[in-house]
Amino acid sequence: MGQLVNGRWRSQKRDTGKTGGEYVREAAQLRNWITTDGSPGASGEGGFVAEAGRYHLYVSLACPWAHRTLILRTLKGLEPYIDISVVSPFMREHGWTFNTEEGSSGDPLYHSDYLYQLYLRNRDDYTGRVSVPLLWDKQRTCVVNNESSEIVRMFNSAFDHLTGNHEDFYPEELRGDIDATNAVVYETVNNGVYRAGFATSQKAYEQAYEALFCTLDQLEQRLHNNRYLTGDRITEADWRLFTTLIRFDAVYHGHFKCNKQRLADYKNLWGFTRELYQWPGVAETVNFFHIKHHYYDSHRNINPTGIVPRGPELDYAAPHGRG
Ligand SMILES: N[C@@H](CCC(=O)N[C@@H](CS)C(=O)NCC(=O)O)C(=O)O
Repeated sequence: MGQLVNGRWRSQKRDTGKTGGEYVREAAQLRNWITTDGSPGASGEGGFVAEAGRYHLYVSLACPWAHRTLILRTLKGLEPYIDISVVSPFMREHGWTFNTEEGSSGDPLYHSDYLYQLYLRNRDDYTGRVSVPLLWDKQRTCVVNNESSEIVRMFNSAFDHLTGNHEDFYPEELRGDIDATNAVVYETVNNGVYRAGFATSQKAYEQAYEALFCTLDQLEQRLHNNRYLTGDRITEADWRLFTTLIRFDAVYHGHFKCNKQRLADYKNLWGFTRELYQWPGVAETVNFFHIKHHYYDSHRNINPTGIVPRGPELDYAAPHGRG
């Protein structure tokens, strides 16, 4: 665990002292957009034209934020256009590594040992967190973006003219509903499990826990009436929820103390999770070895022995019954 400060790697513990034991996630800093014609996107600079083979995506298979980008890459048929590298599941004093003996694919572009070296290649005096996903431009040798919600949006449309895949996971007419759903799901579920797990005061933990299960109850009801979160059509909002749900019983329930009930105890959320898991191409993006070993081994402040639980035994491939 650590971060870059003025271009130097500093190994340090997460500091929740100033926030009363509450975990506060820092905003991502590198926010350029790939666009069809290279015009600037919603933030950052222009010049990042959608082209085959130009961009590289660095991910962790453990990370729910990186997982969103991997799923959109699959659903939008971007595999031949954007290649990927996977970091080791074990995040220790040097942060994410490319240790191939531990399950990383290595860094084929620069043979880096650590992910922070890519952040320094982009900017040698960088100060900030060194996180995945990281979208890299091989042509300009710089980072395009390190914010998953924006990478997902780029993948949804910027390459359509090349791939011929026009499936839209952020359709115009549903944007209001998708944005509103994302806001609640981000705050109380996606980031909510981290706020519960990384809290260092009882109060902060309980607040996160209550908010999380309150939202899960509401979503359970919503999925009773609708097949997907915003109706009968699957959207970005569903995929953003899915990456947390698929990790829920394996990690968040135990490791992050989100244990009011298991996901498998919710009829609709559990069926929904299985349906999305079984979506063509999606199961291949889910890696429970990386998921379980990352959390239980890397967060030694929460799990000092690093022992990774064997269970739970759940069948994500069982019929989902959502038809
Ligand atoms: N806002 C970022 C958050 C990404 C993030 O926090 N990734 C985690 C892995 S799950 C990470 O790399 N953390 C390392 C760190 O913050 O030092 C996004 O959604 O892309």
